[in-house]
Amino acid sequence: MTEASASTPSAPTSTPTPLGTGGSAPADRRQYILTLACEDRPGIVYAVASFLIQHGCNILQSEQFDDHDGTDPGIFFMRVKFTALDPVETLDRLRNGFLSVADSFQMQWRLVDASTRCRTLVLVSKFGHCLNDLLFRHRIGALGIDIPAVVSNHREFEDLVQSHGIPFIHIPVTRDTKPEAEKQLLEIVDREKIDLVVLARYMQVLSPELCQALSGKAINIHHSFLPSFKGARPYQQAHARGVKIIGATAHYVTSDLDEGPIIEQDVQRVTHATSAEQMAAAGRDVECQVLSRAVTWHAENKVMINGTKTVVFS
Ligand SMILES: Nc1nc2c(c(=O)[nH]1)N[C@@H](CN(C=O)c1ccc(C(=O)N[C@@H](CCC(=O)O)C(=O)O)cc1)CN2
Repeated sequence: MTEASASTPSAPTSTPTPLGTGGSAPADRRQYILTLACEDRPGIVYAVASFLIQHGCNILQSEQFDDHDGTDPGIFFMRVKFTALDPVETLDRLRNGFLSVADSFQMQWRLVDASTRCRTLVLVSKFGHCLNDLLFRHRIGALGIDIPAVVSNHREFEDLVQSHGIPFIHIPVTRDTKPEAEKQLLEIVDREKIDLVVLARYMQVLSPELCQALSGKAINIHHSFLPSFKGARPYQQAHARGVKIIGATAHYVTSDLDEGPIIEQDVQRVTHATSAEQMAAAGRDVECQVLSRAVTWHAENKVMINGTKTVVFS
């Protein structure tokens, strides 16, 4: 969206340049993403747009959502992707400049450089299809993330991970060693400056303390269409129930097992003749697709937590 200049010309003096062909934006123009949430009231969009204009910024994408479900005033969510036309407008300068706007609306907000890659730690146990899918998408550059390491409580995928040139860290977990195992996990998160932890079929229940430490930055892929069939064996439960549709759910991890805010879901038809094993086989592809979409959207700052739910911008 380019602001029409105040002085609109009276008569065309020469052949007008078709829209969008007037030369490309300088490639080095940094792009930023602002996400915010606050109590809804008039003037929020005006205040954000005025801030961006004052700092010589150009909005590339803008989306908002007013959640009036049960609260009045509601909660206002917004995501703006913009470019700074003046290189003097650095991330720190924009963040400092936005403080007064944020304070005036008591916003929860994040302002990030759109080119920053999400440092992602992947956890896996004995089922490797989601890990393999993430590693391949990462290798071909289809995921805007970096994977500094993969952690597992088993060694099944050590060779696979190392074949991608990524460190594999084995942390066995038993009932007695779980606190130490989780301490090691948090040390890796801190040491590697991890932005996101992905549970790619990691079959250990994280403690409330670890969930708190990873609040809003740990995504799990659950192999059912939640809220149906929580727990470790959803395909067996689904088969026993005689469902005609199976699915997968990517959600943020909370201490309430399989109850975290849902980011993405998808389904696949099955029949009376589909065995539990065949359901698991059909479900693998759905799990991979759902998880990679959820990770991509999180990495692009398109997901905002709204209580027990999420807002996912396009
Ligand atoms: N605090 C949370 N931890 C985990 C969650 C979560 O939502 N909150 N999701 C799970 C993944 N998961 C289902 O998607 C799941 C994994 C494991 C179990 C379970 O009962 N595990 C047993 C051990 C099972 C085994 O060793 O095979 C256990 O931990 O006692 C249930 C659901 C990941 N963690």
